[in-house]
Amino acid sequence: MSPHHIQLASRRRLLQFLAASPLFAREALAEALRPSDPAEWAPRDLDKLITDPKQALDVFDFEPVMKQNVPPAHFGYMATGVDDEATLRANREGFRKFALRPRRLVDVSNIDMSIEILGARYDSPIVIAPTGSNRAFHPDAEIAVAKAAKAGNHLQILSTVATTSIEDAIAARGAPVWFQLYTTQRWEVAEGLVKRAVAAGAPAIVVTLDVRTPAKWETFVRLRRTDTRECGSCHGLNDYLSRKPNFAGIDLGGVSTTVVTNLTWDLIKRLRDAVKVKLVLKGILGFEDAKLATEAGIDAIVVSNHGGRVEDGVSATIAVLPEIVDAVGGRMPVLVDSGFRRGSDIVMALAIGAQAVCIGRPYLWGLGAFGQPGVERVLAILRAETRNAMAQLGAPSVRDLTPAMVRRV
Ligand SMILES: Cc1cc2nc3c(=O)[nH]c(=O)nc-3n(C[C@H](O)[C@H](O)[C@H](O)COP(=O)(O)O)c2cc1C
Ligand SMILES: CC(C)CC(=O)C(=O)O
Repeated sequence: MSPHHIQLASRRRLLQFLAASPLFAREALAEALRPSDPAEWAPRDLDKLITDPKQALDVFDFEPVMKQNVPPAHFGYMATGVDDEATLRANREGFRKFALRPRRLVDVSNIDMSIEILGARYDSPIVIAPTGSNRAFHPDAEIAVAKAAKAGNHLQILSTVATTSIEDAIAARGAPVWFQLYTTQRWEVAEGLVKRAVAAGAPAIVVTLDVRTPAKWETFVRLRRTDTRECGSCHGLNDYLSRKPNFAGIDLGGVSTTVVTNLTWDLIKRLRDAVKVKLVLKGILGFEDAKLATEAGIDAIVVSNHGGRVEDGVSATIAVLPEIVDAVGGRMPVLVDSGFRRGSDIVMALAIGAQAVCIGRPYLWGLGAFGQPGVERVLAILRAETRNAMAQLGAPSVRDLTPAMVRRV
C-alpha cells in the first residue's frame, strides 16, 4: 500500500466512526468519502471498451480494443519489450523527469503546428514510425495507415518488413513516404531495396541501426504460447523476409533475417555514396554517434530505442535528447520516438530541440481496434493534444517552442 492509500484508509475509518453519530449528515459523509485521486473514481478497467473511435478520450483507449480483436501472438508482437521491459517503462517515466515552463500573455488564437522537414511540409510534427507486419493487426494494414496519414497530412515511414509494398503505400498516401531500411547481412539486398524504394518515389532512406541480436521478446513468446493458432513462423522467424512484399524480386542469397552484425560506419559511408536521396539514421542514443552522423553527411537522425524492443536498460529517449540536440547543433533535423503518447510529451521533445516526433504503438492500437478510422482518430487525438499543449505553453508555432520552456525536475 502506498502512503497515499494508507492515508486514505485511515481517513475512511475516521469518517465511518463519525457516521455512527446521528449528527453527521449522510450527504456530507458521502462527499467526505470521495477518493481524492481521480483515477480511483474512474479506473480505466471499469470502463466499457469503446465501440466507436469517436468515444476515445485518449490514445490508450484503443489498446484494449485491439487486444480483444487481434490474436494473442500478434498482440504480443506489438506490445512486447525486451527482457524485463525496463526500457519500455523508462520511455514513459522519462517524461516525468522534465517539466514544462509555460509563458503567459501570448496570443494563442492561431496555433500553427506545421513543420518542414527535408524539403516537404506537413501539417503537424507527428510522424508515423515504421512498423512491420501491419497485416497481422488489420487486413487493410499499411494501406489504412497511409490513408490516415494522408487525411491528416502526416509524414509516414514505411518499414522494410511492411506487409504492403513501397509502391502501394505511396499510392495510398498520395505523396512520397520515407522508406526504412534493414540492410541485412548482404549488400546486394540493401542495394536492391534502396533501388526499389527510390524508383517508387521515396525521398529518404531511414537506416535502422539497432537490431543486432534477435531480441528476447518474452511478452510476445508468452502470449504466443496461449494462442491455439499456428504462429510458428510469424514475426521474424524462419522464412520471414521472403514473405514480405518489399523483397519481391530481390535475390536474398540465403539471408533470412533483419538482424545485422556487420553494420558499421564503413557501410553507412558506402550507403551514403550509393543513395542519391536523403539518408537518415534511426536508433541514435548518444551524442558521440550523433556527432559522427553530422560528419558522415547524414541528412537527419531519429533518436530511438525502438520502443524498448531491442535492448533493456537504456535511457528514455527524452532523457538523451538534450545531449544529442546539443551535439547536432542545428546541422540536421533530429527526430525522436519511443513512448510518446500525449501532446505534452510531443511538445516537450520539440521544446528540447527535436523537429518531429514519431509514433509507433498508438497508431497500431487504432489500426487493430478499428482499421483506418482508428488510426485517423489516434492521430487526431494527438494533434488536438499537441495543439492544446502549445497554446498552454504560449507557443503559437513550433518555432516558438524553445528549451527555456522545459526544465529538468
Ligand atoms: C510492432 C512494431 C513493429 C516495428 N517494426 C519496426 C521496423 O520494421 N523497423 C523499424 O525501424 N522500427 C520498427 N519498430 C519501432 C518503431 O519504428 C518505433 O521506433 C517505436 O515503435 C517507437 O516506440 P513506441 O511504440 O513506444 O511509440 C516497430 C515497433 C513496433 C511496436
Ligand atoms: C523484423 C523485426 C526486427 C521488425 C522490427 O523492427 C520490430 O518488430 O520491432
